[in-house]
Amino acid sequence: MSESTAMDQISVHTIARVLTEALPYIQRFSRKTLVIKYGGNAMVDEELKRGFARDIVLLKQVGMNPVVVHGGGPQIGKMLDQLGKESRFIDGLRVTDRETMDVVQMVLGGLVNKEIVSLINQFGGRAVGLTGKDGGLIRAKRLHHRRVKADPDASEIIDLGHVGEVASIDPAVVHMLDSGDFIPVIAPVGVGEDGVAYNINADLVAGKMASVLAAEKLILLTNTPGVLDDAGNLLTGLTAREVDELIGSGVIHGGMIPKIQCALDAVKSGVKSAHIIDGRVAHAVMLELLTDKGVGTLIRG
Ligand SMILES: Nc1ncnc2c1ncn2[C@@H]1O[C@H](COP(=O)(O)OP(=O)(O)O)[C@@H](O)[C@H]1O
Ligand SMILES: CC(=O)N[C@@H](CCC(=O)OP(=O)(O)O)C(=O)O
Repeated sequence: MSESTAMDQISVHTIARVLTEALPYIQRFSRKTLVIKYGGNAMVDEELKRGFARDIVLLKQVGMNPVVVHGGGPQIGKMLDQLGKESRFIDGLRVTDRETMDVVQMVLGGLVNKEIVSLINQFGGRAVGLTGKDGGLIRAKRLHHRRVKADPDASEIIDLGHVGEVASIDPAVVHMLDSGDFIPVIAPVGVGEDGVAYNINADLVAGKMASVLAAEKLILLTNTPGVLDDAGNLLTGLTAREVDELIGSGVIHGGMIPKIQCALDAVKSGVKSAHIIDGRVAHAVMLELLTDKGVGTLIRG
């Protein structure tokens, strides 16, 4: 057999094996809701973004209901920078004055949301972009943030401006899109009772969305291989107790704290599993859902 024929044989077998391996997962997740949070740090290059969009289209095509919640922190930062405005974070949350809120809405609801929608549609999907304002999807209230301090008695409530938390979610518009073969793509902007817009951390929105939709899985795509221990090794599975210990010892810190807490809240409220995975790996979503490999960190209740 010539070398190229042997290679062809190998790749044919590999393709056949991968497709066969995917079958039970396709059957298991068919008609199930999967909430996928696409973090701004995972949107690093055009090829990766296209790969993500193709994965979402494929999942929908084989009968699953992917719901995308996206971030865009670095993209907001870049726009603020261009406008000569400084980004300021407290405990991973952006301090959001009125002007910043306008930029947040422009970047999340405009640029980032429409880029993802457009990519999914280029690959044959039917994505519809939403902010929390559309169809009254995300009702928000002002977040009274308790600053993280080593001494709990010294902790204080601080004002972050137009930063919100989820007060409630009305999933009617998402159900309507799902049943109509559309893919909802949601920007984390909520609306207060007074009609005021609130900037909400995208992990928080994804976690609550997964709970309200009784999702099968919550997948959080970020820029690390998953949760790492103090020696930098990947922790493939974590329970609530282990998470508390890792936060207590400072191994889990910064932006990973709200992320993992949202994942825990989701599994505690009925989502079957939550995964923190590396969005910088090509087709990370498909690898997680359709192969035996399982990538990243699995959070159990
Ligand atoms: N134990 C840990 N394992 C992995 N990442 C951690 C850990 N503790 C803190 N982090 C930080 O959390 C970051 C991910 O959170 P964040 O920057 O908010 O992501 P995203 O923008 O994707 O929501 C990682 O890039 C890393 O710097
Ligand atoms: C309150 C708050 O911090 N909101 C975030 C919303 C975007 C986000 O969460 O984006 P990533 O997932 O890419 O980090 C922000 O303004 O950056």
